[in-house]
Amino acid sequence: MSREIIVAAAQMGPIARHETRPQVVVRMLALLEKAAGRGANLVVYPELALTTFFPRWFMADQAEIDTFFETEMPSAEVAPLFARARELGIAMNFGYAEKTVIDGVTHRFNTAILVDPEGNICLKYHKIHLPGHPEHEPWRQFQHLEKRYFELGEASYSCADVLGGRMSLAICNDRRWPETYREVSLRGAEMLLIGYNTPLHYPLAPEHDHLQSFHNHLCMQAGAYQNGLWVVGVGKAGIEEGVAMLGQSCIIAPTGEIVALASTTGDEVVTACCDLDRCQELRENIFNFSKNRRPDMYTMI
Ligand SMILES: C[C@@H](NC(N)=O)C(=O)O
Repeated sequence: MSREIIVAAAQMGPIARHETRPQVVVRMLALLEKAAGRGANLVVYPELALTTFFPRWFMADQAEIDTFFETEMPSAEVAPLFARARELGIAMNFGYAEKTVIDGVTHRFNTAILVDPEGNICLKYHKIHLPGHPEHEPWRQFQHLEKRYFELGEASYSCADVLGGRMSLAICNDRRWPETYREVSLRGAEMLLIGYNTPLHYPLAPEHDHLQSFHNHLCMQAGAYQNGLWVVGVGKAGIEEGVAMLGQSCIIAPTGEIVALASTTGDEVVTACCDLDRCQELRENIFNFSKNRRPDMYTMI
């Protein structure tokens, strides 16, 4: 099998609170068709792709909160996306709010899945770095209540072998942590798929607001280069329910170079031909882990 795959970053513009799952799926299908027209083998959508970024609102009523969660995947509403991707033979990654019962206990996770070209979910990940706060903080322009609505993921990163390569998943805030990239690369990942929802305004340090797009690319480019893997970062962008969200979705080569970049804050597909063998350019040279890495010296981690 060829080690070149065509990857599509399917950025999504704002999703209004009143938009239904079928309406969102229609948009995702349009992005899928566009990606297919460009020969894509893999389509990457944002975090919480099926709804608006609901942690911006405080809700006390669990029934209301649960309207944003999926209890099965694919649900009847998302099934058309799975069916069309399978027909086209395209793998895909997207995020959603997952409500699941394990051993009789209900759990809610911020989840990402990887679906193989045959339509099977071959990798599932529950976000482990949950940003924000658990209680209502009315002084903020908008809330970031991920710590209220989701549990911390219970398992570390893992990988799946798809399209002749080794893929891994992370979600939004995970991309800011160097440990994310190192963990997945030590597990052999050649490509890391990251959906995000990032407001331009950060209430705790508004003096950094103008740096959002810089920090977005800084961490993903550094993560790609320092670990010799492809990184695909895909945002939900634009003014969503009055909140400006970062776009700048991109595909980053193992050299740290951005090879495809969204230029709008709406629904947009950008593609790149990604040769997974390029990971070796880094891993056999400057970042040859087995030869040059010194884990015995990194005693603080
Ligand atoms: C603010 C936070 N958002 C997120 N959805 O995890 C981030 O971009 O780090």
